[in-house]
Amino acid sequence: MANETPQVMTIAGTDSSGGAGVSADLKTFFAHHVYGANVIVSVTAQNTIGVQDVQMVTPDMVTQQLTSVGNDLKISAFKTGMLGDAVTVHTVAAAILKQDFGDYILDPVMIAKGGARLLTEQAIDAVISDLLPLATLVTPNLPEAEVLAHSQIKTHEDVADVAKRIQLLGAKNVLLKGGHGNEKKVYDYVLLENGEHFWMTSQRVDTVRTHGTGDTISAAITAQLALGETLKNAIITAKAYVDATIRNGIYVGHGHGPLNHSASVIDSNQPEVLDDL
Ligand SMILES: Nc1ncnc2c1ncn2[C@@H]1O[C@H](COP(=O)(O)OP(=O)(O)OP(=O)(O)O)[C@@H](O)[C@H]1O
Ligand SMILES: Cc1ncc(CO)c(N)n1
Repeated sequence: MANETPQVMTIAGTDSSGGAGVSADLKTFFAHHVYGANVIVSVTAQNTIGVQDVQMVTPDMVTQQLTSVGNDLKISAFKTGMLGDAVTVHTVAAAILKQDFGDYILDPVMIAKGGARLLTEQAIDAVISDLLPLATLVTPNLPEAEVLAHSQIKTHEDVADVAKRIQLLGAKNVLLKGGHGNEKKVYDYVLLENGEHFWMTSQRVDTVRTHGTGDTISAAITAQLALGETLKNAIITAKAYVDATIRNGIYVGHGHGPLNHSASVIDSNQPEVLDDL
């Protein structure tokens, strides 16, 4: 088919308040002018204050959704977000091994901003064994990176060291997100397959309205890859987009409010990109 529209997919959970999970992914895909498919693995009763309930979708239904998408759409990049439990991780891994969905961005979602667990303890090993080796890029935040690497992060050197350890677990490329830091700037670190590494820094926006930042940056990278960007450019442009969605904040809910996904991708500030700090 000539000039087929770039098509991407998210495999994740829903957020009833519309700010995180599949909602954040689809809004991000839309903002990047790519077509987004969604495979739902869990339904959460959630708002900006916290997660009130979770219901997992059956493994058969997860497999069926992936087969339905694979049999019809031409997905060139996809991401996984909240996967919930080990059975779901195994199910997703088996399905994505069987079908070619292109570049895979693994967002190892573990805990929601309000503190609720979104991945069981047992599922962490399954993510490492089944999914990390399949991923083009893994995008842990600081606490997730500590869990994956079994190592604490206190300094910028620790960040680089932990990223290397995660790469040694089988991940080709690593984006270690710095949103959970406490400095005046946010520092995200990238380690690429060929050994190239760099920092992306931007001013930390003083706001609690950061629900779904991680989902948004991984979805934006997925979209940029489907649009033909190199991985490095996709990561830098995605960082600029998430920054714009935070800076141009909207006022919704009483807790960790959602982002402004209609913020312009083009007008966004580029992060400072540095080889070393
Ligand atoms: N207050 C902030 N100001 C500016 N940038 C931020 C802020 N918080 C997060 N970011 C950026 O947002 C992106 C996501 O980082 P973060 O570490 O918050 O991910 P996350 O914890 O996975 O998010 P979530 O769990 O809410 O989806 C990173 O690029 C980070 O630099
Ligand atoms: C469903 C879902 N996925 C991911 C996150 C993390 O932002 C969340 N809070 N909820």
